[in-house]
Amino acid sequence: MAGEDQPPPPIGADAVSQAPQKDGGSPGGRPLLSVRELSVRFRMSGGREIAAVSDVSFDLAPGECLALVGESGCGKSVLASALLGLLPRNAYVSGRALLSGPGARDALDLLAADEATLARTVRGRRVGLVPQSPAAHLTPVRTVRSQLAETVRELTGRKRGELAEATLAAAGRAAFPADHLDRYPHQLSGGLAQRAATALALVGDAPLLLADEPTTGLDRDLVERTVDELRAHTEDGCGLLIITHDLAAAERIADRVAVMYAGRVAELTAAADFFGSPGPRHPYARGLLDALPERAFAPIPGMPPELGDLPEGCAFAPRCARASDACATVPALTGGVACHHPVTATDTAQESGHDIATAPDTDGTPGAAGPYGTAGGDDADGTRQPEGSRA
Ligand SMILES: Nc1ncnc2c1ncn2[C@@H]1O[C@H](COP(=O)(O)OP(=O)(O)OP(=O)(O)O)[C@@H](O)[C@H]1O
Ligand code: NI
Repeated sequence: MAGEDQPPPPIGADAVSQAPQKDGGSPGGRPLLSVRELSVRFRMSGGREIAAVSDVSFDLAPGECLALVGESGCGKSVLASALLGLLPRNAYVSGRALLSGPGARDALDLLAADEATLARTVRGRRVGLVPQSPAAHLTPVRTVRSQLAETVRELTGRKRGELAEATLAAAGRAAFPADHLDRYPHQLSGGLAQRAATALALVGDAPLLLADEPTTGLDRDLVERTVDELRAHTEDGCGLLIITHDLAAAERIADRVAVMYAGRVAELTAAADFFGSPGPRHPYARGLLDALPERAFAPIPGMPPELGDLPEGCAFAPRCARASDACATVPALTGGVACHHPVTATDTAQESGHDIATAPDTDGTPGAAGPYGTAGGDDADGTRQPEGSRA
């Protein structure tokens, strides 16, 4: 997808590698973050291994917001922690996560960087993090004002005379009320602690922001305000990876959606297609959306598998109505979906009782070449051509 005068993306050009280009983006340019085959294994006592993240690949373009969604325990936070070198010692990480910089020489493989580099130049400066448990990340014995002021001084180099005002402005970006700045973390509600953590993460104006459940504990209007502020962060070309259970928040701000299941990306697609038409193509992703009260309100039967005891093949197969013998092998992410039997336009039409005369005859079997099938269903960027426009 690289433009003619641009170098190709550093690692492959495939379904994981491109975002819809928006104003301020760099059409066909280098991704800001290029993750390839990221896997994390936790080695436990007794030789047990937990496959928390498996073969995850995606790109994030400058100015893009990618929402990472999936049930509790599917590996979202571990993935974010791996990118920042924040995993415990029993975690074994493989793969690559190339973070681009202003110059070619500034590119850095986050997974290979040493602790000193991550601490001095990456965390807060090149990659901001809104942690999932803000209360645990705030220093308990210092007020929010003092923590925020120190972060502002460290990351922006503001002088003493400007610090008070800059601290106030930093709090305001995350809707943290000024009259609560002199409180200690234990005096904050969950939602306020969340906003304090968001304010801290935004200070450095890092080119990449990882936000892990940044809206937990917030009321709907604050959810919207918070995600809008995070989204605003991308207007200057910053990238935002938001991890969330809040699909409405994801729909509001994301350009693309990555659905994780049991440590793997099940689907990676344009948000407009995912939340609108044709909808998710992976049966799990579709189930996730259908479980919403405002949709079918139908939960996915069964439970996610233990990551320490994954079945062979597709981990979703035991819960999947579409599963067949083919699912004994792990499906690759092809055309944005990792499924041997992705949901097709025909299926969707049948479900809704419509007839679609224009759709090719697809049956969802591997290699089916329908508009939403595995072969030729997507352009490499996960965006879709209008029906009938494809050869
Ligand atoms: N330090 C650790 N040691 C062993 N296993 C771990 C460790 N941290 C996480 N895990 C396991 O890795 C898996 C993924 O955890 P993770 O926190 O990434 O889930 P998640 O998708 O963020 O869930 P949630 O939505 O609840 O935050 C889980 O099975 C979890 O138990
Ligand atoms: Ni998490």
